[in-house]
Amino acid sequence: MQPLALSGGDPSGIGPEIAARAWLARHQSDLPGFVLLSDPDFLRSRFAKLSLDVSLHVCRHPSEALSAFNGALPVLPLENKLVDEPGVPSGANAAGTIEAIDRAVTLTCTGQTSAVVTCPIAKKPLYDAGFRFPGHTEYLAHLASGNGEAPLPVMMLAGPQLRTVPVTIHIALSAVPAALNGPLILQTAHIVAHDLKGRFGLASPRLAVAGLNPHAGEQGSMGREDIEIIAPVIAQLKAEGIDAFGPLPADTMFHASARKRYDVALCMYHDQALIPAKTLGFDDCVNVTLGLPFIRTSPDHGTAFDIAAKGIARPDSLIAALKMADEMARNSKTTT
Ligand SMILES: NC(=O)C1=CN([C@@H]2O[C@H](COP(=O)(O)OP(=O)(O)OC[C@H]3O[C@@H](n4cnc5c(N)ncnc54)[C@H](O)[C@@H]3O)[C@@H](O)[C@H]2O)C=CC1
Ligand SMILES: NCC(=O)COP(=O)(O)O
Repeated sequence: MQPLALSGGDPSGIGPEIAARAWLARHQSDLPGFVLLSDPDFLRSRFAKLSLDVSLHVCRHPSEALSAFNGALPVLPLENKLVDEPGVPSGANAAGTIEAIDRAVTLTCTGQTSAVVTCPIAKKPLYDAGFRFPGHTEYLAHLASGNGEAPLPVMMLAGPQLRTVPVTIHIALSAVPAALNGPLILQTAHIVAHDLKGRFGLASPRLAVAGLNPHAGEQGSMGREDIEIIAPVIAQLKAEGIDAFGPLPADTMFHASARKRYDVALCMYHDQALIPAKTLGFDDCVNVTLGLPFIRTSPDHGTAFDIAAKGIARPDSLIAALKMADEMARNSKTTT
């Protein structure tokens, strides 16, 4: 097995701290080995601010990571240097932040690491520096495309109590109705059903599909997308033998007994999916990208600039993301 590739995320956020705290918890959490893509001088500066006693093993090659992991945090140095300004996102760090993602993907696509795990990035500072993708999810699909067509990346929030998928992702709420269409929902459902089988080992995943409107449209009196766009896709999925049902009113599909009926909830927009997932499991929920030719997970939370370098960031969601990536890599090995 190869190590996981962990990109450091926005250096001004809590990425470096949660990476260090995850490594410090490696024994009690039974953590798979990983290599952190970052700038060693920057990490030493941040760890000193946090009074974290973490030795680094600066790797020339990711193959050194697993043997070093027990004694030191393995770091693969970036070409770009990073500045240590906790809580203040800096355009000077944009190139290094993106380099870490790029290299994690390249290492994974060339078999030198087993999966990509990403610490959080803030979108706005990257946009200001010229980054033209809404987030990791869309950027990773671009990287996966080579020179061909980009795959459809599917965001899934996965926790012990609930998995949710937003069909539309990083777009304004006002743009959602126009962006929703049958082929997009169908393609998303196909990817979800395929990857829950191949990467999560579910033989016949059950998909609950949310409506868009209140009460799933109340038979068309509160909006017609549920009847005209979503219901025909569910009929098509059923005809293909996929265990899908809905459209369900979103306000009543996430309580405990409703959740027993499905393995994943297909939601129509970002907050419909992410609010229940993060509310039920902020510390153990994982953001997974489905539909890519490689595995990618991330903690469910963001950069948390408000607590950067304060010593109170919890590594739990990153630990869950590292463990899930490792499990997915092992599942994929047994099914390919
Ligand atoms: N995977 C990614 O790259 C993600 C990036 N983001 C980005 O993060 C930035 C900030 O987003 P927010 O909405 O403020 O969400 P956030 O998750 O960064 O913070 C929300 C609240 O939760 C707290 N929090 C978050 N993670 C924590 C942890 N591990 N331990 C203790 N407390 C924690 C924060 O201090 C804050 O009070 C945005 O620019 C957004 O784009 C947001 C979500 C995921
Ligand atoms: N709200 C989820 C989020 O922003 C994470 O997005 P991504 O960077 O993983 O695409």
